[in-house]
Amino acid sequence: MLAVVPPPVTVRVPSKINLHLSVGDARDDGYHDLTTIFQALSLTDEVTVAATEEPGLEVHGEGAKSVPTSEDNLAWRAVQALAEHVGRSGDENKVHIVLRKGIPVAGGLAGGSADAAATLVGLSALWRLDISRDELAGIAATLGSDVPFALYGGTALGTGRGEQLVPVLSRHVFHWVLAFDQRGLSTPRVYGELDRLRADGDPPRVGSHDPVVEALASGDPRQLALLLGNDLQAAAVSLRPGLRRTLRAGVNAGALAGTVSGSGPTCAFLCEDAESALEVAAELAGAGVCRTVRVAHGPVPGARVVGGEDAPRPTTPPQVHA
Ligand SMILES: C[C@@](CO)(OP(=O)(O)O)[C@H](O)COP(=O)(O)OP(=O)(O)OC[C@H]1O[C@@H](n2ccc(N)nc2=O)[C@H](O)[C@@H]1O
Ligand SMILES: Nc1ncnc2c1ncn2[C@@H]1O[C@H](COP(=O)(O)OP(=O)(O)O)[C@@H](O)[C@H]1O
Repeated sequence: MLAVVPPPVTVRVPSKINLHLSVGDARDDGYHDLTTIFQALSLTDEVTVAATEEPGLEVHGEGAKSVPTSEDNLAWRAVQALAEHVGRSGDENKVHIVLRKGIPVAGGLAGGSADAAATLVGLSALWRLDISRDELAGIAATLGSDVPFALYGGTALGTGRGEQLVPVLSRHVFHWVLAFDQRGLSTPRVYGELDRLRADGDPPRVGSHDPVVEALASGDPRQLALLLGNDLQAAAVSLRPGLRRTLRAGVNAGALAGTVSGSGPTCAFLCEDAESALEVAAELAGAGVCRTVRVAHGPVPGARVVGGEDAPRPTTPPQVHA
């Protein structure tokens, strides 16, 4: 009898920024407890998974050359973790994966985590698994602290390592400009730099996240702009002093406020509306402070099969190159 080969599945998955990131002291396991508010943005990666006789991984797009294609790639780790979880083995797990990256590598926008989440969703469809998103989130948390958020998207409060999530009401759409830096920054290195800065002195700490939750519910970008904050920003700036100039340039270009996203080095600038975001992007692109500029909006949904019933509308953002 002929085996029926299922058609490939493509999943679109958002990047994230941290509107608020409060980092506690280092734990014994090397992680830091944190309180963060994530927002998923329309800057996306696309991941296609296909059943094959010859497993492989192709990477195209933003930063493709610096993405590992070995077993270190988070997409491969997702294949392995899901297969183990559902008890599949050997030939059953042979997949070909194509990553089309829009999210910069090691940019503080959780691109690798996004690809892992997309792979879990894509394989669930390809393998016709009856598995809930909450069950996938349990597997996702073993792959990285930011992976569960990429499954759900939207706006969420993250605690623990960032993997424990509750949704946060966010009214209206917020418009962002993202400034990509020349090179990425390593997340563990930035957390290590924060520990060093805290051992030597008293870098600024963000306050409570409650006002941020209120600003999101109000939908007023001016209110939210006053409250963006990230404990890792001092560490990212310490490792990459040029980010100070980038942050200043975004505000000078007309953004309401700017922040380093996560461990950086991407800077996210909140703008009044879509039109203002395009103006800020154009001016920032000419300021010579970053490699590339993108506009994006949020919140958007988490990893979704493209063309599936719950697929989001295509959200390719206009692109402005520095
Ligand atoms: C900083 C943040 C903010 O959202 O995002 P990025 O800037 O990387 O996108 C996250 O905390 C990054 O999460 P993620 O990139 O998934 O990190 P993981 O793979 O879980 O951990 C990588 C390393 O980061 C450090 N780490 C991560 C999370 C955490 N709560 N405390 C930590 O100290 C640890 O050194 C860990 O070994
Ligand atoms: N699919 C992937 N895409 C990008 N980077 C990946 C991927 N899989 C593994 N990595 C590794 O993860 C590191 C962090 O990448 P990324 O998730 O993009 O950044 P960040 O943690 O700053 O959000 C990269 O330097 C790369 O070596």
